[in-house]
Amino acid sequence: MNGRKNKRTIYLEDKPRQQAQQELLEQCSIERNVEYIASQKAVGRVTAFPIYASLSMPHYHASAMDGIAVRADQTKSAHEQQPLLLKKGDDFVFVDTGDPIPDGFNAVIMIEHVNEVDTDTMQIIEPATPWQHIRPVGEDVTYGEMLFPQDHELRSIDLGALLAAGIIEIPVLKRPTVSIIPTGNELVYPTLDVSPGDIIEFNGTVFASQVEEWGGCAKLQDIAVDDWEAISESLMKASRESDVVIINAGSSAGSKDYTAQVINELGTVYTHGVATRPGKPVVIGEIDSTPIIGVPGYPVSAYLAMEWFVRPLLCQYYGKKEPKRNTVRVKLGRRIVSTMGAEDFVRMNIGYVNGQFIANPLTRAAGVTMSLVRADGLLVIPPEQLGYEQGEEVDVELLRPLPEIESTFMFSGSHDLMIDILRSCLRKEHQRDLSISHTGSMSGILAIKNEEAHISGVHLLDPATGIYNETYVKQMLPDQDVVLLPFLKREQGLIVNAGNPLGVETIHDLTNASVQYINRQRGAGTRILLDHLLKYEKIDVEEVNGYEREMFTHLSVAAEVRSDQHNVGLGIRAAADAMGLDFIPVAEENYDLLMTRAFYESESGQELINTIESESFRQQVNQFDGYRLSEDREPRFYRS
Ligand SMILES: Nc1nc2c(c(=O)[nH]1)N[C@H]1C(S)=C(S)[C@@H](COP(=O)(O)OP(=O)(O)OC[C@H]3O[C@@H](n4cnc5c(N)ncnc54)[C@H](O)[C@@H]3O)O[C@H]1N2
Ligand code: MOO
Repeated sequence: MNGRKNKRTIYLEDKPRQQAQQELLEQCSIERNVEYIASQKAVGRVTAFPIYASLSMPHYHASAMDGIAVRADQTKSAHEQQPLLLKKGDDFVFVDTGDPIPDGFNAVIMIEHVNEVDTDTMQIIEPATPWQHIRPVGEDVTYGEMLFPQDHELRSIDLGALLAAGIIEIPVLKRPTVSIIPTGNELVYPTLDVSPGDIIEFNGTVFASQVEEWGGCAKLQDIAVDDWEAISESLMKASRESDVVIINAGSSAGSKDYTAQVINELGTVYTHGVATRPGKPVVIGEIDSTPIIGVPGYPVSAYLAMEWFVRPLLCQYYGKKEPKRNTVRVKLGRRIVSTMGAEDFVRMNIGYVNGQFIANPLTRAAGVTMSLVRADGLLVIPPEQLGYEQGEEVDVELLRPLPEIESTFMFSGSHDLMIDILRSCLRKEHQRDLSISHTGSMSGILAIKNEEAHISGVHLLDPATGIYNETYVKQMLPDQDVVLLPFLKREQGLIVNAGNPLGVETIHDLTNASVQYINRQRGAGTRILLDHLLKYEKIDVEEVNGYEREMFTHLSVAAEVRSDQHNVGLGIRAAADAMGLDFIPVAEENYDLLMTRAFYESESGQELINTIESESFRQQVNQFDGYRLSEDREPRFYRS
C-alpha cells in the first residue's frame, strides 16, 4: 500500500457536469427517514406523508360579523317603508364575530344595519338571506380533507392551517446528516495568529451553511491532516455516521492529493474531474452506499461544486426540483474568452446605466472568495462556446435581486478609501448601494465615455499646467456633456515600513539598491504622479527597482510594503495609516468625481450630491488624516 500512497493522480477526466450529476443521482440516493415534530416548529420542513385534517375549521357554525343572529324566514317582510321589529330572545340573539350561532338561527345581520329601538327591540329594513354572514362548519378546512401532499415544504401560513386542523405533531422527513471533512496540513482553525503557509479553514463553514439552507443537518468534522490513514479513518467514520460525506481539498494533482485514491480503496469512485472551469478536480464516489463528494479546495470552485453535486442529492431526497436562478440579459462591457470543451462559470459585476444592464467579468481566479462575494451574477458559458465579444448580449444568472442591482450606482475609477465611506453613507441615507471597481483614473474616464459607470473618481495631473483632471476630461470626452465635481484634497506620499528602516526621504531614494518599489497599474493617477515626479527629478524609470511590479489599490500597495522591510510605495496617507506604516508626504492632489451631466441632474444623481454634502459624510472624512473635502465644490460643466 505504501507505494501507492505518494503517487500523484494527474489524469483527471473532463466529464460533462450534467453527466456526472445524472450518474450520481442514479447510483446514489439518501434513504428517506421520518420523524414526528411539533407543528409549531415545522417551518421549512418537508412533509413525509400526505397530511389530513383532524378537525374541521371552523368546527361549529360561527358568526362572521358582529351583529344579531336571526331566522331568515322571519325577516322576509322587512322593507324600508315597512320596518320590522324583532324581539330579543324570541326573534334575535346578539352575536360577535366568531361566536357559535345559537340553535334555530340561520343568518346574521351586521350591527350597523340594525336600528336599536330599546335594549330588547331591534328594527330592520331589509330581509336577511339564509346563512348570510355565517361561516359554516368546514368553510376553511373539512375534517378528513388532505391539507398537504407529501414532500410539501411547510411555510409559515401552513403551520396555521395545521394547528387549526388539529395537527399538533407532524411527520416530516428527517434532515439528512451531511458530514464535512476539511483536509490539509496547512489548515488552521479560525484565528488571528497566522504564520505564512497557514490557511484559515473557512470552506467547512460555507459548506455547512449551504447544507443547512438546502435542508441538511451539517456536521463539520475536525480538520484531517494530509495523511492516508487519517483521511481514510475520517472518511470511514463519517460514512458510517452520515447520509452524505463532503471531503474538501486534496482532490487535484498535488503530491498529497489522496481523496480519490482513498475513496477508491474504501469504496467506488464514479467521477474524478468534471469539464468545468473552475471546479474541475471534483471526486464523486460512494463508500458502503454513502455518497462521498470530494470538493476542490479553492473556495469558488468549492462553492459551485457544492451546488452541482450536493444540492441535487438533497433535492432528490426531498422530492424537489432543483431551484433555478432568474436571469437577466446584459451587454458585455469586455470580451470574455472561454475554454473549449469545458463549461465556464464567470462571476460578473452587473450595472444598470442609462436604461441598460451592462456586465463585466470579475477575476476568474478560483481562489478569490471576494469575487463571489461581490458578484451580481454568474455567466455560464457552455462547453462548445469559445467566449463572447465586447458588446454582445448574453443571459446572466442573478446572484442578487434585480431591483437591488437596478438601484446600485456604478463607480469605476481610481481607488480611494473615501469612496468606501461614500458607499456606506449612500446605503444609510438613500438605501442605495455603490458598486466599486478600482480600475484607475484613465479607465474610469473611459467607463463614463462607454456608459459603463455612473460615477468615476479621477486624480490626473497635467504636468504641463499643474492642473488636475480637466485636461484629460476635455481630451478623452470631447463630445460628451459631463460634469467634474471637485471632491477631495488628499496627501500622496511615500509609504514605508514603520520607523522608516531604509531612511527614505525623497523620491530620489527610490533609486537606492536596498529599496524595492511597489508601483501602481498603468493609467492609475498615482502612477502618473510618480512618472511626473521622476521626470521632474530627472530620474530614469530603469533606475527604480520594482517599477514593473503593479498593484491595483493603495491598500494593496501598503499591504505589500508591510510584507517586506525593503518595500516602498507611493500612495495616500490613509492607506499607510490603515496598515500602521510611515508616510513621507510628496504632494497634495485633487481627487474629483466625474459623471455625465444627465446623471448629475437626475433625481438619483442628486441623492449622491446630498450624500456628499451630508454632515455624516463630512464628519467621517475628517476622521482621516491626509484628507479634506475640497472647499470649492462648484461643479464644472464641460461640453463639446
Ligand atoms: N498541477 C495542477 N495543480 C492544480 C490543478 C491542476 O489541475 N493541476 N488544479 C488547480 C485547481 S483548478 C484547484 S481547484 C486546486 C484544487 O486543489 P485541491 O482540491 O487539491 O485543494 P488543495 O490544493 O488542498 O487546496 C487548494 C487551496 O484551496 C484553499 N482551501 C483548501 N481547503 C480550504 C478550506 N478548508 N478553507 C479555506 N480554503 C481552503 C486554499 O487556498 C488552498 O491553497 O488545485 C489547483 N492546482
Ligand atoms: O477547477 Mo479549480 O476548481 O478551477 O479552481
